[in-house]
This record gives sequence, structure tokens and C-alpha cells, in this order.
Amino acid sequence: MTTTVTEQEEPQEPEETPAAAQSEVLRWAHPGGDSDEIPEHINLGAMRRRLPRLVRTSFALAWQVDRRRTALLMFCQLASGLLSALGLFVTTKALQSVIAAASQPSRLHQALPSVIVLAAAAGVRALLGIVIQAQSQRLSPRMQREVGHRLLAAGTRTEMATYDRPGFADSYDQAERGVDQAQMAIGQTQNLVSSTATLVSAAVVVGTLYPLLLPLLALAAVPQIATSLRAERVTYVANVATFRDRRVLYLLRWYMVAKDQADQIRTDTLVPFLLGQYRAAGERVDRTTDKAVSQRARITLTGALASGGASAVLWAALWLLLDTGRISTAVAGTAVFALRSAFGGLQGIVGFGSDLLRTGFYLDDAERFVEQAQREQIGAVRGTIKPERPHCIELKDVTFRYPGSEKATLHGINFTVRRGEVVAVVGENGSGKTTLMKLLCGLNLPTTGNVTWDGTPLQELDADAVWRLCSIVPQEFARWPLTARDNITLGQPRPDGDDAVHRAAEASGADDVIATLRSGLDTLLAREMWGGVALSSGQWQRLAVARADHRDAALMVMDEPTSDLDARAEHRIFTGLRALAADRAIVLVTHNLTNTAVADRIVCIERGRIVQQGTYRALTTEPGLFRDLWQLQQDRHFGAASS
Ligand SMILES: Nc1ncnc2c1ncn2[C@@H]1O[C@H](COP(=O)(O)OP(=O)(O)OP(=O)(O)O)[C@@H](O)[C@H]1O
Repeated sequence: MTTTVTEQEEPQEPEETPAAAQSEVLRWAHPGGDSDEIPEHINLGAMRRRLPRLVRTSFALAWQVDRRRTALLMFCQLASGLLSALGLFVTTKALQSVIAAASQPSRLHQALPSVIVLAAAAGVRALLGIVIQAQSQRLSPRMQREVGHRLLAAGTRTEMATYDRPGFADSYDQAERGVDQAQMAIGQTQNLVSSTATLVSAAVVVGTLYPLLLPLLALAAVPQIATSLRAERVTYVANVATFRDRRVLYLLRWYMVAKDQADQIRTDTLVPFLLGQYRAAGERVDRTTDKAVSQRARITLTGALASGGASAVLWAALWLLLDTGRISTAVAGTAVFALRSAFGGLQGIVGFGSDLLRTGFYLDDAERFVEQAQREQIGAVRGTIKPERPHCIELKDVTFRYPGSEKATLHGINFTVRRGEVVAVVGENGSGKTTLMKLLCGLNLPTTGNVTWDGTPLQELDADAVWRLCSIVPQEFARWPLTARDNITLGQPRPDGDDAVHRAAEASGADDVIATLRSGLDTLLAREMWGGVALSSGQWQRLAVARADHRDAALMVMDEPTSDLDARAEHRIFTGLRALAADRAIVLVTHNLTNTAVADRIVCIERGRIVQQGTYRALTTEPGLFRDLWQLQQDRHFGAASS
């Protein structure tokens, strides 16, 4: 499929064929395909119960971010509702007496006090409205920030294994929408409450005038409310169904313009292929959306017909009551006014209620993510013992299987690393070296067996205290859009400040990089994001090594720390390793086997098992995996040199 695209003389976007639609490539984020399953919490009964709960949740969230403003908002809202009810009562009273009065002057005379009360109530309500709006606008961004904060606090405190749980990334992305939507919640809630107040006060007036009209009013209201619930449900279900495809669209938009891939996108002539994926995912979204829109239109039409019918019955009943003399013209006129107010309130409930329901779905997604993340929190399965700088880190009969994987990645691992030692871990790609590194510093906990720090299993230690004693140079190290200094200190300066930064930079060769920067350590390294200087990969790697050194950790784990470095920089790091190991244990992963000569011991892993351990001298002479791999590298070097 891909070759047919790129082999064309004039590259064009590929047509999506039925076979292509089934392919795994097109369904990047669709391992299980589309799901028509409706989440449990979206049944209609649950949705009906949701609105009052959402109102409570929204006020509770607002209360949490700013009690004073929320109290003021609630007070103003209550006062405004009461004034609105008062206005309605006064108006209906005035209307009744105006219609019933015999002459023009007496009408005006009777209506005057009511008009004065109404004008005053309207003025105060207008003032309250301004206060309500101002408080709501102040609370909105704070509520959004609070939801975002909860998400980040929970998401960054989960065990690493959580990332491997199927659906984790999806649920995080979905929760992210909750952050976007949180700012709408208070405005929608406040409008819903205000509409409800209007409906209730109008209903009370209607009920007082002629109680029989009340059930008829309810009859007109029910279809509208039920319809809006069903319509919102259809929209949300469509959103859930298209979520993964929308994520593909977002990722493609990001990947296709990101600078990191820009060169390959061009030289690999990838654009037609990727645009094809973009279009295919977009069309899948369109199909589901179109279906939902039609369904929504049908539901709305049915609701409108039912509600129109019920309203007709209501107006006909009113006419009949008037016609048969059961109610006076004054009561009928007032009832018309009250019913119109009631319908206004009902419209508000339907509109703002739908909006709040939608917002609530996304807030619930965020809440579900936070609850799930809290269940998987780091502290949940670990102890609280604070470790000292360890003398000895030991793996005893360790097996490790990634969540969701059928097979274990590491089996029966036993080895020890002591303070002052440099241990090299080698092996072919995928043999389990990085996995082992993560176990050593407690990023993952073993499935069976134990990793102990001075005899205490990592499960019993306080994770943060362990990590304060670790420094790590991962294969994919972070390139923080910060200054050079912050990239080394990570916001955790040592007591001797920049002296420590310069020492670490010198050991890794980052000092040469810093010397070329226009503002030295103060130079911002965020060229692609918001300005500053762009570094090369090797220059970044020097900073990453300096960062690990600066932490003054008891365990330093380096996974291919010199993969991007030139020979001089690599030499500097390896000759400095011994000095670095003076007061710490260093575990080093490298594919360059001659570099392991610096290590006190080499651990050789094959398919998740340790197959050899020993010194460089011993392993280069005894038969085994290490010597085989080492020999291949030697042959290549010497072969190239002698040819
Ligand atoms: N998050 C994960 N979930 C499931 N399996 C994983 C995960 N990470 C790694 N693996 C699997 O574990 C095995 C070991 O991976 P690991 O990254 O530890 O290998 P490695 O020896 O460091 O490889 P390399 O030399 O290529 O860096 C691989 O088969 C890989 O597919």
C-alpha cells in the first residue's frame, strides 16, 4: 500500500481502499478497532440524576478555588432568583388588577406601586447580574487551573507501570478535555440555576392561578428536557467513538510539522502517505459525526413535535377555561404572561442544562483519570523508610514482566553493585538492559524477587527519597526548554551554586558548550519553542551527563551516555568515570564494548538473563557472548584500519 503511493511518478494522496482501512498502520491508535460500546455512565437514568450532581460539583469546585467569590456568587444568585420571583408575582398581581379595573385612571393608579417595585427589582437584579458575571469570569480560569493541577498532580505521581496499562494515554488525553471545559462549568451552572429559578417561580404563579395548568406545563416541559438529554448523549457517545481517530489527527498535525521529523518527512517523501492517513482518519471521524448529527436531528424533531403538541394542549386548555368561564380574563391574561416566563425558563434549563451535561462528561473524564491515577499512586505499594546513601544495591532472583506483556523481559537476575564500583551492562538490542536500569533505581518494581538497597527491598523504601539519591542519563534524555544552568541544576542548585554547575560541566565536556553560548549559563536553550540557542545532539548529551553528575547521587545510571558524542568528549567522560565513582555506584549501559574496559565488572545479558559476569580482561578472553560481540567490533575496527 505504501509503495504504491511512493512509486507513482506524481505522488498523490492515496485512495483509502477497504483493505487499507483494515490495516494496522491506518489504525495507529485503534488496536481494538472502533467501539460502539456506550460507557456505563451514559445511560439516560444516570444522566437525569447527573444535573443536580453537576451543579453541586461545579459549586464545590468553585468553593475549593475561591470561597469568598463563590459565596458572593451564590448569595447574588439567590438574591437574583428571589427578586426574579418577586418580579413575576408583582407583575402578575399588577396585570390582574389592571385587566380587572374598570377605568383607565384607576388602572394606572392601581398599577403604580407595582411598577415602582418592579423597576427597583429590575435595577437591583441588573446590578446583581454584573456582580455574578464578574465573579463567574474570575472563577472560571481558576477552576480550569485547579482541574489541570489535579490532573498533573495525579498523573505525575503514578507508578511507571501505569504508562504501560492499555488505555492510559487515551484516558489522559480525554481527561485533558476536562481541563479545557472546566472553565465553562460555573457560567453554565449559574445560568442553569437562574433559569430553574425563573421556571419554578413561574410555575408557582401558574399553580396559584389555576392548579390544573401545572401538570399541563410539566407535560410540555418533559419532552424538551428528555430530548435534550438524549441529544447530548448521542453527541458524547460520538465523541467517545471518534476520540482515538481525533487523536491520530492531532498527532499527525504535530508530527508532520515538528522540527525533529522535518528532515525525514522531506527526504523520505512521506507527505503523501501521511496526508493519506490524515484524510482516512478524518473521514472516519466524519462518518461517525454525520451519523450522530442525523440521529440528533431526529431526536430533536421528535422532541419538538411532542413538546409542540403538549404546548398546544396547554394553550387549548387555557382557552377552554376562559371560554367556559372557569377563569376570568384577568386570570387568563396573567396566566399567559406566567406561562411565557415558564417557557423562557424551560428553554434556559434545556440549553444551559445540555451545555452543563456536556461539560460534566468531560469533567467526569478528568475525575475518573484522577481517581484511577490515585489508585495507582507511587505511595500505594511502597513503604516510607528513608534510605541513606547505599553501600550495596542487590538484585535477588529478579523477574520482571511489563504490564500487558505475555512474557517476562527479565528472568532470574542476580547481581550486586557497590559504592565505588563501575559496572557495565552489555547485551544485544532488546535483551533487557534499559529495563534492568529502571529496576535498579526503583522506577519499576520487580514482578518477583527483590531489588534491595543495603538489604531493604525497594518496595519498603520511600520512592522520592530513593530518587533523590539517583541520577540517570537515559537513552532519550530530556531537552528542557530552560536556560543552560537550569538544564544542569533542574531547579535544584547545590549549596555552592554555579561552582557545582561548572564542575559537572567540566566533567562531561559541557563546559566547552557553555563557553560558546552568548550568555553562558543564562542562555535560554529553547530555540524551537520560544527563542534562545539551538544545540546539537552531542552538545545536549554533554548537558545531560553534566545534569546527572550535578545531582551528586549515590547511584548513577547511564544508558548509552556517549552515543552522540565525538571521540574527544567520549574520552573525557570515560576517563572521568573512575573519579565520579569515588562516592557512588555507577551502572553503565553501552554497545561500545571497548568502553567497558573502564568498568570493574561487566554484566552480559542475553534475552533477559545474565549469561556472563566478569572483568574486561576475563570476558575478552573466555568464550561467550561478550567475546563474540567484542570480536565483531574489533574485526570491524581492525579490518577497516588495515583495508
Ligand atoms: N514499556 C514496555 N512494555 C512492554 N515491553 C517493553 C517495554 N519496554 C521494553 N519492552 C520490551 O522489553 C524488552 C527489553 O527492552 P529494553 O529496552 O530493556 O532492551 P535494551 O536491552 O535496553 O535494548 P537496546 O539495546 O535496544 O536499548 C524488549 O523486547 C522490549 O520490547
